Amino acid sequence: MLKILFPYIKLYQYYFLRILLGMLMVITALAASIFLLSLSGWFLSATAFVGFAGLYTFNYMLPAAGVRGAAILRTVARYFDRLVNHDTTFRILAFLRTRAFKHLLPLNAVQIQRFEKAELLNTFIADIDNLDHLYLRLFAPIIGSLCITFFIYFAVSYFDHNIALVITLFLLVTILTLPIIFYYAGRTLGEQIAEQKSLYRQKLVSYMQGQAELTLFNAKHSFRQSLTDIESHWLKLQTKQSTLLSLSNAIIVMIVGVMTQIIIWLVADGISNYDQPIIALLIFIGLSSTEILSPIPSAFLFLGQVLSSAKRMNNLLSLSPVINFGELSNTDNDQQCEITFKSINFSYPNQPLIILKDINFQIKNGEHVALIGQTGCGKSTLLNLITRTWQPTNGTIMLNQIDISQFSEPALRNMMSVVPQVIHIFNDTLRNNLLIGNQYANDAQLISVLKKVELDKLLSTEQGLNLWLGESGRTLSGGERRRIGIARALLHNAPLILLDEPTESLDNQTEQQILSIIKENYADKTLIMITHRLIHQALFDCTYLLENNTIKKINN
Ligand SMILES: Nc1ncnc2c1ncn2[C@@H]1O[C@H](COP(=O)(O)OP(=O)(O)OP(=O)(O)O)[C@@H](O)[C@H]1O
Repeated sequence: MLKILFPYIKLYQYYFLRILLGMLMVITALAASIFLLSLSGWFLSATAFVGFAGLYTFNYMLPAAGVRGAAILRTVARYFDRLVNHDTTFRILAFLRTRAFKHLLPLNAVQIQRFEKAELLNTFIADIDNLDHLYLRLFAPIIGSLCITFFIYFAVSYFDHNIALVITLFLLVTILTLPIIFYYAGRTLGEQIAEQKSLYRQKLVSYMQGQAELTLFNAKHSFRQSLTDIESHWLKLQTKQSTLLSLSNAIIVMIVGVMTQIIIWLVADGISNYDQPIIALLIFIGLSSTEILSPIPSAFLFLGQVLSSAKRMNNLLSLSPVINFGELSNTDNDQQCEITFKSINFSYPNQPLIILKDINFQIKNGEHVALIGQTGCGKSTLLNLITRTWQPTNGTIMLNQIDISQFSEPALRNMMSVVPQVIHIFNDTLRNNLLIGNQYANDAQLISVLKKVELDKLLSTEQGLNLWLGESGRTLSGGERRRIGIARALLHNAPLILLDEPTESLDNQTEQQILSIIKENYADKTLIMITHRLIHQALFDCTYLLENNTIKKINN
């Protein structure tokens, strides 16, 4: 168990001072609470016993001030306990999310394909959230209650050593045994709840995304029903967990009850010679132990959930990138780009089909190349080898006579602009959607690029560059989306541009416009464009045909 949780416990070293302060607040709040209850008990019984006779002799002020002081201290400590500990937890969670995301980015497509999209979403949201139990619900209450147990021992020993021993023994045995019992009682339930929660989230995402297909195949109702089934199973499991929680509270009340009975017996008349108010004080100390014990079993009840989330996170964090980038960050001629393919072979991992076989060709700097071939022959795959989305099975790709694997990732990204088949538009402003091409571009550059791709009509509204493009660029036509893709590539201004069918499914006029924008703006850059349309060949210096896993040059 510790092995699974260790990576997260290790993170606490970065927040040591905050955790220390948070623990201090937990201990202060608990101590103030016990002090308040026992002092109140003593005060009430002392005033009752002195009666009217003590009206002028009994000092009411001091204990009353003590009670008020303890109440204020408890409230303040509780407030800061919540503030500091929740703030620390949020910081740890934010750190974990950033770390998980940074870890995910360098993984290649095949490693990410292992996870369903919603599974990753679940890991980022629910699993990381579950890990907050670890500190807030587990470590903080356990450490707090152990410290207070020793504090009670020393405080009660001042009056009676036997009673101090009884209270300490009861508290320690409860703190050390109940968690184990409730961990085992709730482990499977916790795991099942985490599993159902993740399954529900995955199904819900599929349900939302697949509305069109589900409606088309008349499967909406049955899919919705399967979602409801998971939900009701999940609710049943949660009910069981709540029952266990109630049981743990009942056991705590019973333990404290038995302990209080023993204390009453020890301080009873004839066995001890205490004043009645002291008797009340000792009994109230015993009763107040409920406060220390009640969070303990519930913490362990949720441990199963925390563990299964931690396992999923560990699974993700244990993946190391298959494609490793080199150290090379700058070259003398990073404003030009010549590409050489040397004996490249490629098959997708775990797939029997050979996609590319012994590919050898060279594209000179500034050359414009059309790449043609039948559907599924491997054209996109070839571009993906240049971007290093995939790694050749063997052979070498060189950029400016340097092996592509020697470039650092930023250096490689700086050398090329890619316009994919599907342009992703983020639910954001026009400005932010363009800045993806070059985060340092100013508004004047963005406007000039929009003019180049003939999208300046988008600037005609009051919002200008702040125009909201909506979910997946709903407000844009197919042609406009492609133009945004080209605008991003223009802003990126790299010496190599890779275009994957940029005019696919566009009408003739838009297609011609887009092609002329590309030709005009990339006149001096190296360009590879995948196309199905042979009429485009005239626009290029040469054409390569990909056929039977190999490539051959066709003169235009
Ligand atoms: N991630 C993948 N895993 C396994 N096989 C894949 C993967 N991506 C593509 N393929 C297969 O590799 C082959 C080449 O695909 P690729 O997308 O490169 O073809 P293409 O020539 O670009 O096709 P199109 O013109 O239709 O875009 C196809 O048979 C395809 O099914």
